[in-house]
Amino acid sequence: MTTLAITGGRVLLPDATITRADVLIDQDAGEILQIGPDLDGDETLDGSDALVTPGFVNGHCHVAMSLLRGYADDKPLENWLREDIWPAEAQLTDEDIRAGAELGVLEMIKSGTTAFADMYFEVPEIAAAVEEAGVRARLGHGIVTVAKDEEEAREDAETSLEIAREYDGAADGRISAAFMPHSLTTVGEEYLAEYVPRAREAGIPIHYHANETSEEVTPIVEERGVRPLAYAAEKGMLDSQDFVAHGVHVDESEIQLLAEAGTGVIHCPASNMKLASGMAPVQRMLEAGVTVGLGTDGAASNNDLSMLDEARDAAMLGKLAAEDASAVPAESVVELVTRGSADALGLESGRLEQGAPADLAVIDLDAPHLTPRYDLVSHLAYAAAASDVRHTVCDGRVLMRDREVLTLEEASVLSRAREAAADLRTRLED
Ligand SMILES: CSC[C@H]1O[C@@H](n2cnc3c(O)ncnc32)[C@H](O)[C@@H]1O
Ligand SMILES: [Zn+2]
Repeated sequence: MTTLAITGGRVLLPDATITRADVLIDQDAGEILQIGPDLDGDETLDGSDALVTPGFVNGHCHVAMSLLRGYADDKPLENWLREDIWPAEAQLTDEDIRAGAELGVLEMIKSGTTAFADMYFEVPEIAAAVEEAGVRARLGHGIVTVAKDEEEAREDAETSLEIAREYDGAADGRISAAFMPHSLTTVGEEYLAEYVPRAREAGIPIHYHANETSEEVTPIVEERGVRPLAYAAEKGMLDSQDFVAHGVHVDESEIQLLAEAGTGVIHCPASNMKLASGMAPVQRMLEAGVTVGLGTDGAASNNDLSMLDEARDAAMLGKLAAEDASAVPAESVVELVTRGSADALGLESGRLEQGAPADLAVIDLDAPHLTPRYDLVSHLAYAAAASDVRHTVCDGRVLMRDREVLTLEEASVLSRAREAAADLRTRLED
């Protein structure tokens, strides 16, 4: 057995307490062996003056959209997608998607994220980036059937099923999969009726955007006479394996449906603020027992992939939404960004305890904005930044040591992304 020890630090435990301890990892099994004093490993990471936390889990992303960061801003969702993003995405090559995915995964590793869920197209390119970088991901091909003829629409839905079957368990189990209709308004009812049961039979979870904007809720209520998540339930899309992105405009009946079904909600506060989509009732969902996690959405609507930023945004926006400063407190957002997202995605990570996956981040505390240190959970929620992450470990493997990413060549990832973006811009201007 090969072991890795993280020594001299403080460790964030599942009950949100922090203890001075070392962490010993079985690198072959990719699991935590022990948390306690004076542990030695074959390899050591310095944890002094640092906090060891579970690796952050980004519950909803379009990682390759990192290539479109700053391409179009300051518009609401519909206009942003239809006027700017979808025309740009129509021009993306497989190489662009690989370059965008590597750029995004690099940013994730540098900010302590060890797992993410991703909806996009050309999934093999994204899977290749995940495999190479050493992170964990639940991947899926996003289906859009509106404005497509039947043949194209079916092909999209078939691809989503095939990709999910092919990639579930890939990269030594670090990749899992889901069936991913884009949303309840962009995928026709006939396709949901046919393909959702097929995904269910194959045991594949379902992930989709839901109740993101009021413009998306109104037509469903008008045409079908039910709220969107009641429609989703009718279509068999609210299961304990499933997770939806956003859940901004959910009413009490939908919160109850989510809680009873055990369907996860991935809250994306930065994207919701930037697109002015609204404020999700996060405190209410938590009180009702809904499994809530956090996600960045794509870097084109955020505009970064830092889960520490997302945690802070979730706390701030959650208080504003509830008009209550005690809502969505520090301890809650730290849980959302770790175990909440992991549970929603059906991953075992998100907790530091014996036998758990060795997915973790080591946060350097030696910084002016982390001084003094009354409460490290408060610092994680409100003050720590992506650049404070010193080491990142996933599945027992060191992905970043002393701020140097070991699995991706940072300079070439950046230059490939810059080149791909410049070429894309030229193509879009022609
Ligand atoms: C069909 S692949 C996924 C699809 O989703 C688009 N997208 C990015 N951000 C959002 C968002 O906040 N709501 C809905 N759709 C979004 C992305 O551009 C891809 O086309
Ligand atoms: Zn999204």
